[in-house]
Amino acid sequence: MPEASAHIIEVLPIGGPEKPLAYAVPARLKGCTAPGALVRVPLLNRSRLGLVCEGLSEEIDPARLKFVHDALYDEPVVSPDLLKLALWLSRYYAASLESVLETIVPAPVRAIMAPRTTRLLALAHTPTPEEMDALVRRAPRQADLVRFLEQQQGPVPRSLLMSRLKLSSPSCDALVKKGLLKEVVQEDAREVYTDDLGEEEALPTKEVTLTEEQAAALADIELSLDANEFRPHLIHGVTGSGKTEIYLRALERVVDEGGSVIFLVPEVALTPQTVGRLRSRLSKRGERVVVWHSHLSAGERADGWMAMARGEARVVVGARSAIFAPLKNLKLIIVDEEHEPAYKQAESPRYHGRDVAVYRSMLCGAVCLLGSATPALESLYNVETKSYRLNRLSKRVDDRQLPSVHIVDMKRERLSPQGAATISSILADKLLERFEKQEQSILFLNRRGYSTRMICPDCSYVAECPHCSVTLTYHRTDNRLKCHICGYQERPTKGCPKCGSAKYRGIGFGTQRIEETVQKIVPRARIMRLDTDTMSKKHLFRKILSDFRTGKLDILVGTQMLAKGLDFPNVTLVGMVDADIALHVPDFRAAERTFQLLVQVAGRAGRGDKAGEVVVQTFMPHSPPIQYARRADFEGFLQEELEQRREFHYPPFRHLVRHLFRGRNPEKVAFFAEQWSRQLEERLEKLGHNVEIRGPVAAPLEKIKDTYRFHLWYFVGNVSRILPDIVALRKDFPMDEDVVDVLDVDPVDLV
Ligand SMILES: Nc1ncnc2c1ncn2[C@@H]1O[C@H](COP(=O)(O)OP(=O)(O)OP(=O)(O)O)[C@@H](O)[C@H]1O
Ligand SMILES: [Zn+2]
Ligand SMILES: [Zn+2]
Repeated sequence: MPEASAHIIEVLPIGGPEKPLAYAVPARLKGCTAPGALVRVPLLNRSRLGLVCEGLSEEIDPARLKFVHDALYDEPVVSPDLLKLALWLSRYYAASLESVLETIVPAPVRAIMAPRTTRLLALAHTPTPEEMDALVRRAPRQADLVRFLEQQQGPVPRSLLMSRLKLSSPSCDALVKKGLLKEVVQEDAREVYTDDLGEEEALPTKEVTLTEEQAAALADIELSLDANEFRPHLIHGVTGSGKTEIYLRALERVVDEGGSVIFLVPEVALTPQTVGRLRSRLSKRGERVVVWHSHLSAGERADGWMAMARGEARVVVGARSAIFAPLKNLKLIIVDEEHEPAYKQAESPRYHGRDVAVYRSMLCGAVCLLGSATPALESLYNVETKSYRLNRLSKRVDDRQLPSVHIVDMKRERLSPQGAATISSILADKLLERFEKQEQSILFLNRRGYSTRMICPDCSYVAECPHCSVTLTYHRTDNRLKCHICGYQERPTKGCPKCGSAKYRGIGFGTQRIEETVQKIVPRARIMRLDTDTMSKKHLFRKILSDFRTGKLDILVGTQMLAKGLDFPNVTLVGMVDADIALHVPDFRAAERTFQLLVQVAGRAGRGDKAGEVVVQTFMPHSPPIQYARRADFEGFLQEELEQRREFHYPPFRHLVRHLFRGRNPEKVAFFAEQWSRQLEERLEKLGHNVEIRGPVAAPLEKIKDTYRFHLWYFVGNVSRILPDIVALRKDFPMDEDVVDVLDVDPVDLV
């Protein structure tokens, strides 16, 4: 029984009742239970993980308290700002505190209870030239390993070596037997190595002199850094204006002054160049960069995280979840390509990485840099309403010109001798011309596969997914019809499955078909396709990019993932094969996305000494986003689009909350959505809340994997003021157990 003088703490159990509970600390754990520490506590006859939080809310009788079982680490690992961030996140995004804490403290960190042992390998001695020769001849992979270890400072975990260098366990053993390597077994090997094994291309960094605009932006950012307080900056700079250079300079300065930095990119695998530049700058300073992405092993994840929590690493670069990095003395958060929808998490907690970045900067008093050539309307609006500082870069570095843009009206092209052309004659001519001049081209099409659908002209049968409300896409490479939503596949039948007609065929085109067509136009060109079908092979993806960079390829055909921040100086032609795809998506951001995509895609051309050209194929040449993008008229687009949004109460003027109901029985789902919406409307009115409710209606993607989906939209002025009431009402609403509902605040996925 704890004594009255016993040390008492408050613990937030993960997966518990979502409020802090008091526990007594046994003498042996004193000093390990400061706020932010991870502990195990008894709760409902189970031992649960919990987070120690600050302060006691009420008077507690120590005699009734249970003891903390154990502490996971001997120091607090979750900083006070992260704890506050967790509470805010859970409230703002209507997510359980459990899911938030599980996001903030990654699984391998939560799991460590005992010191782990790790097997490491190190060179036993420096190999003699004879030994190396013999190895190179008989076992070239083993020779690679020896060379690799020669470049490392010390022992490296065996598992890591095997995965990075593609070695089997017997080949490691063989080297140990030969006496070339020695094995070291280490308890708690965290300190022994950095994961800086140079996976990204090491990019030579040339010293550059900042342009006038870059210098002015950096000076402004430095003022904010000097002020040492929360200040968001929006860096709106045209493609190739040198935004990354500004991020890196600000980052170097903060690191030199002992602060830490989070650098967010939409996806690490797609931004090897940025990561490479960052690494080569910081390794000169002997700084460790933690690279945070989804392919990390549990060990790497725990190591990187603990290095940050202990203050051994001060810089992290990563995708959205890196925003929860447990860095100390956080002074700067950078969000590159801040308009990217990839920053929004699709599962609970459904947070937006950029918005969390701004909030965390506020909690830490840090400077926040949001950068883009095509900022989100929300961010531009915040410049006016929340006084973000705006730094404009209107020119490309080295006085390079922005590319010239040709719009091709595909309605006319259809009549050309080429028939139902996928590639217009203008684009075909330009592709040939580039090939002859030994310059490179990129073609974008945001649709993978070969043809988009199989139809029968006789009975109008269309091949659809049996589980989803979408048509199947034909993939020629493996002769399959595939569902891009659920992955269902089938072999196409010869004739129409309904009437047997032999005219059953594929129409429309995806990246596979474009690749084939372009090969016919430029037969001698070396062409590669880059889309999620090739992406699944990670090394192939890297190889294609590096082959393209070194000139081993002439033309790349890819989906829009290619558009993210790639910098290839020899690319002088970019083609948008079908600019209309994003326009047809049922999304109030359709125009914004189309505009952003066109500008970003065009931005890949003419980044070297030679001028660039862009060809945009469209059936809607006069639609505003296409016209504004052609003239690179950002202001014009912004004004027109904002007017529309204001009129229809869309963001940035209101926040949207999407309330999705789903279940196997469509009538039931619709019924409960209807019931709920009636009740909600009535109650919100009584509470005096001003919320506009639209729906329920069937979602544009009505069926996914045999599940039917209906949704409601709430148009909300202030999320934090209204959402808690909606969540509370929802708790009291008797829902059928076959129906699941999901609240998504500030959604980016509307289908
Ligand atoms: N002041 C400078 N002088 C010369 N070259 C520069 C300068 N600043 C940046 N560069 C180079 O110009 C290229 C484009 O710069 P950077 O990638 O930073 O642009 P960006 O604005 O981030 O581009 P995007 O938004 O299109 O990805 C890079 O190769 C970079 O090394
Ligand atoms: Zn038919
Ligand atoms: Zn499907």
